Amino acid sequence: MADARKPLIAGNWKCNLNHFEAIALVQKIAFALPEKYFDKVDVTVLVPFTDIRSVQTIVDGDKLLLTYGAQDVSEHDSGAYTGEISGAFLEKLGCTFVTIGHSERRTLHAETDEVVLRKTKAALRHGLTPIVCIGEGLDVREAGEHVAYNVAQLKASLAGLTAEEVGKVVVAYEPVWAIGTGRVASAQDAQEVCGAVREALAEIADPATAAGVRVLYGGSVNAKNVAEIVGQSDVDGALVGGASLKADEFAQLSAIAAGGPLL
Ligand SMILES: O=C[C@H](O)COP(=O)(O)O
Repeated sequence: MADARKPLIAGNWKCNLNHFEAIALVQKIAFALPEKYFDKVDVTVLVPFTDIRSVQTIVDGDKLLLTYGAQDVSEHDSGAYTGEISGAFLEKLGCTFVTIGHSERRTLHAETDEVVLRKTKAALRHGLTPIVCIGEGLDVREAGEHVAYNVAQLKASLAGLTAEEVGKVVVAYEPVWAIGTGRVASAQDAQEVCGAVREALAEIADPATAAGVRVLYGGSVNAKNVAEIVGQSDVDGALVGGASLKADEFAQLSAIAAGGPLL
């Protein structure tokens, strides 16, 4: 992790917690993670759409330093798109981040790189920071083609963005075989792909822009393994699934990413 890039810990709640449970978890995280840590780490929770208003109320009311966001956004701003959620709505609710192209969306909802690109543009139109997810399956990893696969996925997902737009994106590398499996990539595995991502960002935009983009690792991150992962030079934080649902563990791993465990 380079000094210029503040680490980001993003908790992806996935399809968990109703709005009552969301309030309770945010309050517990805020209680467990003292404000001083926020000088050195950005912490966000990516919650179900139905939780956003409740989380906003707690964050604003108690002036919490953590931010919140969504797990998906429509490529459309408004219109006859039943079930879709516009970036304009997320902006109005004070969201900061939105994940785009999570492997569960790519796999279960057939989201292609082209869809991911359109959603990324929609997020940027509304001042949201897209966390663009990429990652290879086990077959690609075992074939030794993971670097080329991720670089190709990244380039297709950001195709045609200006350097300024690329500079506003966060990239999350999540090997699909490490998600929810307890099988975490080694820190070296994470660095190999995150380093290649940064080189690709320099080609897509320019080296100065690439040097400022935060690249996260995701896949079975917890309080025990986060230090080694975020200690890699091109890994600037983590996209955390299961461990983000446990307030104490999420607070602890956020504190570790800030440079020191909770006392
Ligand atoms: O978005 C988060 C990832 O899918 C990782 O999930 P996990 O930490 O439960 O493996």
